[in-house]
Amino acid sequence: MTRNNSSPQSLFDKLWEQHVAVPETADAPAVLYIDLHLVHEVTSPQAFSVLDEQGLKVRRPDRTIATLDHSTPTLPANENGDLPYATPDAKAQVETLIANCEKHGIQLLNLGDPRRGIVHVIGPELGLTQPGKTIVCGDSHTSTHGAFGALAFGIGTTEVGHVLATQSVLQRKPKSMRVIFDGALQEGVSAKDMALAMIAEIGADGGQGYAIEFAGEAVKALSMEGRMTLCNMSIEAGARFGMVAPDELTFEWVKDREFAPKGDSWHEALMRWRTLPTEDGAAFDKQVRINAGAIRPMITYGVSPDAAAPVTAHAPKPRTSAEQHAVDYMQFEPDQPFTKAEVNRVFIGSCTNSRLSDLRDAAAIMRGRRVKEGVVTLVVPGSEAVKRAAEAEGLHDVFRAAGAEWREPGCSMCIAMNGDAGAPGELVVSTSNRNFIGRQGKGVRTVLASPATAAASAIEGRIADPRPYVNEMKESA
Ligand SMILES: CC(C)[C@H](C(=O)O)[C@@H](O)C(=O)O
Ligand code: SF4
Repeated sequence: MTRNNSSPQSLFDKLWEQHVAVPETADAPAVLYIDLHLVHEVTSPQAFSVLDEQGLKVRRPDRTIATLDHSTPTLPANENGDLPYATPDAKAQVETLIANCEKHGIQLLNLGDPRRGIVHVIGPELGLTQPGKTIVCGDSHTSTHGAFGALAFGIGTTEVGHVLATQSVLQRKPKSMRVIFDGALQEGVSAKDMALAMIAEIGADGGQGYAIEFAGEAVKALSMEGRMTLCNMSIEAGARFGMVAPDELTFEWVKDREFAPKGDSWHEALMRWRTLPTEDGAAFDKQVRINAGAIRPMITYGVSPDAAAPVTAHAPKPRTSAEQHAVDYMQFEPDQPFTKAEVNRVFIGSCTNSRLSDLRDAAAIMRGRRVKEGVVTLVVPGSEAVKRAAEAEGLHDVFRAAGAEWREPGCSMCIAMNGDAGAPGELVVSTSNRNFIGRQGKGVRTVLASPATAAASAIEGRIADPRPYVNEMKESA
């Protein structure tokens, strides 16, 4: 493709341009080359079947890697070594992926592999996720990997088959949006709160048709884990792509990981990666500015992630029939302070908030305290590596001493496909990303929040502001 070399380019423009194999026309989308294809057990069986029916091979098994996460139990195997699968289907999905990977020579992070975990946790952890790459997965939260300055997006099952066969996807270039977070976050406020505040501001479809670049002082100041949390939730604003320009923090994070470039290749990669960030004056189709300093710990009170408000706020009056429907389901009466709502269950986990820093945030609040009697609290690390790291610091002991359950890695109650679910009518404070009706179990009312807010809520047995806990820690430090 030709372009005027003098016009400043955005990170997104560069990533796109570097991967177009065949340019887009009025009649046809562009063909994008894919550097990394991540696979899990839910969206791949059909794709492999199509491949087999057509007698096709996986084009680049070396650029494909699979993990088991959605359907895997988080309780250990029984004395016969049998895992407590929720359903025969869950077990079949796992077995099918194992068989497909074997057949096609794809590396699988199988049960028992010390590197297994949620697909969006293991990619970065293993250094597979790198700046400048195109990364796809049959999973909507693939935008997570954009935190490294990658062009990462979710694809459907048909496209999974297409990528397996051709290592490319057909895509029209989306419009570009920059979301700038000015200023610094307050104590007790995290990337999750930034994500929820943004979605509340632009709406659950505000990013539809856009690729979002997150920028500004508060984004620069985030850890890589925080950037992943933010990019993870782009799709909850309707944007399939979310990204952050890579910087020294990014490079430091990737360095020396299993699949990171080594030696001379590392230095070459660094040179390339340093050219990626958006140039001054690059054009965006839309720009949104958010004052990060004004963001409070956020919770959701509806059945869509944009029904989000500060934890200290009161439930709004419904204005539309959809909002009335949400009120009927969630049972937050208009004007009721959210912090009066009783909590039945707490879930700390998911590809949004199951990394070491998330678990540290939760443990800091739970340390030396007890979960409110009757509040079932599940802490589910995002990967085997997170689990080991957390245990090495004794976080599992903190959670257990507080009365929470420490589980095996996986998606767990984020989507309740593995049997971890709430009971009908229960109010669940969850660090995951979707509060859709029934997502965490039939009739379950989901309140999305940060790990700190979830931990504080577990302690108090009602929706709680984490800031008093955080302030107390600061004072006693
Ligand atoms: C199962 C999978 C297709 C789904 C997704 O695409 O996101 C799941 O991960 C989710 O979070 O809803
Ligand atoms: S943790 Fe939740 S959002 Fe993430 S991939 Fe699993 S089911 Fe999807």
